[in-house]
Amino acid sequence: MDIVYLRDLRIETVIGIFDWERRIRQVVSVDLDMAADVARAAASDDIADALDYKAVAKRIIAFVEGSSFRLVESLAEGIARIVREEFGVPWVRVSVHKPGAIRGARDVGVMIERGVRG
Ligand SMILES: Nc1nc2c(c(=O)[nH]1)N=C([C@H](O)[C@@H](O)CO)CN2
Repeated sequence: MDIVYLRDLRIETVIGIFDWERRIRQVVSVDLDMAADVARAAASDDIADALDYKAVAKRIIAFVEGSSFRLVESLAEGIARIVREEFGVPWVRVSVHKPGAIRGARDVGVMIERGVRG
């Protein structure tokens, strides 16, 4: 199976377990790896045959901007569900990064895989 991917999609949202985090918006960064058979799109050279990463990005931005989860785990699960159910992706890896959340670390977050890669 081939992969269509997105890297470092930065989105502002309410995220975090602490009271101060419920009152502000923070930047999260999302990476997606989506299983897709790209052979048909490659042969036709037509976006209609492709998993449109711009359409995916637009939907994920809307979802994340409108969400207010406490845990990055919950946010990642919601993103995985949308990618699979709305875009027909059989397998997805979702990483949600929360840059600067921990002093001394560039980045913390979670990576989940859902579905069957094939
Ligand atoms: N496994 C997780 N651990 C922590 C999370 C999280 O979402 N998942 N969140 C926090 C805080 O919100 C942190 O990001 C801010 O200090 C701590 N641990």
